Amino acid sequence: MAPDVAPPTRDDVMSVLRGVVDPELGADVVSLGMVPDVVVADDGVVTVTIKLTIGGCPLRADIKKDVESRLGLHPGVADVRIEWGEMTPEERSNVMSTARWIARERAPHTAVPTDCQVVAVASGKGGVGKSSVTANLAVALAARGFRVGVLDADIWGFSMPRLLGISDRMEAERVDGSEKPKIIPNKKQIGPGELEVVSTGFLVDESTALMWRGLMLTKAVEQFLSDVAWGELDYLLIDMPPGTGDVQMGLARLLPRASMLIVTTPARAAQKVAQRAADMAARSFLPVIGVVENMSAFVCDHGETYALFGDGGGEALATAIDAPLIGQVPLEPAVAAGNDDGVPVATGGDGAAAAEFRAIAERLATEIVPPKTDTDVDMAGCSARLLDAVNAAFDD
Ligand SMILES: Nc1ncnc2c1ncn2[C@@H]1O[C@H](COP(=O)(O)OP(=O)(O)OP(=O)(O)O)[C@@H](O)[C@H]1O
Repeated sequence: MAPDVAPPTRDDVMSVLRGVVDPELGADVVSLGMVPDVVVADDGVVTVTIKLTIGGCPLRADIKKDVESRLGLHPGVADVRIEWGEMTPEERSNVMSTARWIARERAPHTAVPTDCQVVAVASGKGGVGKSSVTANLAVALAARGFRVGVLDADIWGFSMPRLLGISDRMEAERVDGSEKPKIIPNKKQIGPGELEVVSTGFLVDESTALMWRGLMLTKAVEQFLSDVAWGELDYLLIDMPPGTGDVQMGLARLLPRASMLIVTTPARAAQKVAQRAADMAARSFLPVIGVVENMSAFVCDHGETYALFGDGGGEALATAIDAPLIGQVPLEPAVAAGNDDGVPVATGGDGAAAAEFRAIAERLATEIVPPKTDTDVDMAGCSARLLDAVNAAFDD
């Protein structure tokens, strides 16, 4: 039976649907381009087509309930029908860009300079050489003349003080009339460039650090992001704690403009674990810029190659998550020795591992995450159309 009141127009329906927010993507379904079609019949039956990012999206039931209850309240709507569709890979990647952009817009203010490239170095589990990769890339980038911040977010398992050979206590002081004292990073000159390093290791010794376990963890990372008097930086490398827990998600929320570099070993088992880090990156909309395989084949003095930890793990992970394999650092005693001496091998070493670290830094600086220029607008590839849509949503 036709309703007494005239059915809504298509525009009416669309504006009601702007109230339906995809909880995971953090924006409404219209702005996200999830509603390609709305048909309103003369009898007041409204048929809405909704495209999900993936067919089996777990939020489908929530979205359905929300659409039905909102439209059901609208005068002139006799019934609501939903037809489900699935996005094409291109549509999905557009939606992810939009969600990433929204997350950036809504992120809380941090003290990290807005014009520096933030790269979080992550792995699914400990011991794969994540900290070694962070330290070596930091010195290799600084040796090219960049100002490189290093944030040791491995709060209780910190290793940057030892790896970078810095032991000074960090001071806190009022900077530029700031209300609260700010943490002053420890600095180290590397050739024409400079490192600025922040680590709990500069606040406590290794035995005290254990007491922090679980306690102030997320808070400590938050403080490192908001209360540090960073200088001008071209890069900020974050040594992430191993795993994919709260601290990682917290960091992603606080610094959604970070991109992620994933470290794995040639072992297939490590590759599966590292994939979890990639999944976490995807859930928090952080783009994965590449995979570094560490502890790749060891080459002995006689030139024989030994794949001690197997092979193919880096390549397999890169293929699985559709990111480039940007380097394979061999297992080499010089890497461990450099770590122990506080002089990362990439500082001036002449072996294959040092050369590979420098090559990865070069790829990052020239191709993958070149330093930002003043005119760069960091929109993560958002198309103008999607930006308009999102802006319109914010205006509403
Ligand atoms: N390419 C390499 N060749 C030889 N030794 C290496 C190499 N990479 C790392 N190591 C050694 O392996 C050990 C683990 O490395 P590292 O501490 O960087 O791993 P991690 O993933 O950061 O671990 P954690 O998450 O526990 O901090 C260290 O003793 C380090 O010196």
